[in-house]
Amino acid sequence: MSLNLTDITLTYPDGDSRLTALDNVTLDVPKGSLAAAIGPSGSGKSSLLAVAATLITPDTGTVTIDGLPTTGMSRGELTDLRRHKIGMVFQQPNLLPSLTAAEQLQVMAQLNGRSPAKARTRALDLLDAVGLADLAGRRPHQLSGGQRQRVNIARALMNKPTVLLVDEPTSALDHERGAAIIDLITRLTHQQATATVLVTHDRTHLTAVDRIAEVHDGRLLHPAQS
Ligand SMILES: Nc1ncnc2c1ncn2[C@@H]1O[C@H](COP(=O)(O)OP(=O)(O)OP(=O)(O)O)[C@@H](O)[C@H]1O
Repeated sequence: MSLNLTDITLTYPDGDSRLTALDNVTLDVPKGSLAAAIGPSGSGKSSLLAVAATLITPDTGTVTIDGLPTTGMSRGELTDLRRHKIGMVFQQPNLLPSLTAAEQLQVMAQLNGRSPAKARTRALDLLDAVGLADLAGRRPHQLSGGQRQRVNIARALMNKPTVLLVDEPTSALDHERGAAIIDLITRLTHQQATATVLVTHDRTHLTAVDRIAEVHDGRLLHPAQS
């Protein structure tokens, strides 16, 4: 299945009126495919990601994850859905300073009730997939910025999410490391069969992504095509 945003409109309070952050946005991202949402500051990219993550409820429209429409779900149901079906990668890795790379990942799976042994196996497999097999025992301060972001990406995949949402993952990295991170996210999207949305303001990295959706003033100018 996939991620489907259908006719999404989102407004925020703005003095006496309301500001339209997303204006009738429709975006379908199949499993195993990556849509890059690109646009200038304030165009609505973060709002799009927050709606897709079910962290903000839109004024109108439907978010469907893995075939499940989220409209009308209770807060508890949404928390459960996020925990099992959505992986998120933010600009800054926000790793726990006292945990090793493997432990950062294991914690995620154990919170979801997976056995420690299975969690360890998946953590080591994912660290291998992001090129950090040899650094599983390192703590965040013993890793470079790019390596920390790789741990962050592996952590988001721990619970085998349907949907992977990635917010400006290269903002703290130089060009070369940034390009490597986008390549990695593209490869993992195919390998782990996630429906991935990557938000960025920088199109220089976007040579290999499946589709580009341009966000301008809350509208998708070029809706992503298959
Ligand atoms: N909580 C809020 N309350 C009111 N207005 C908001 C709120 N969050 C965002 N906005 C406004 O909504 C619009 C879209 O913001 P959003 O953060 O989605 O843009 P963005 O494309 O992610 O920007 P950036 O690239 O700078 O992060 C902007 O005009 C912003 O000022």
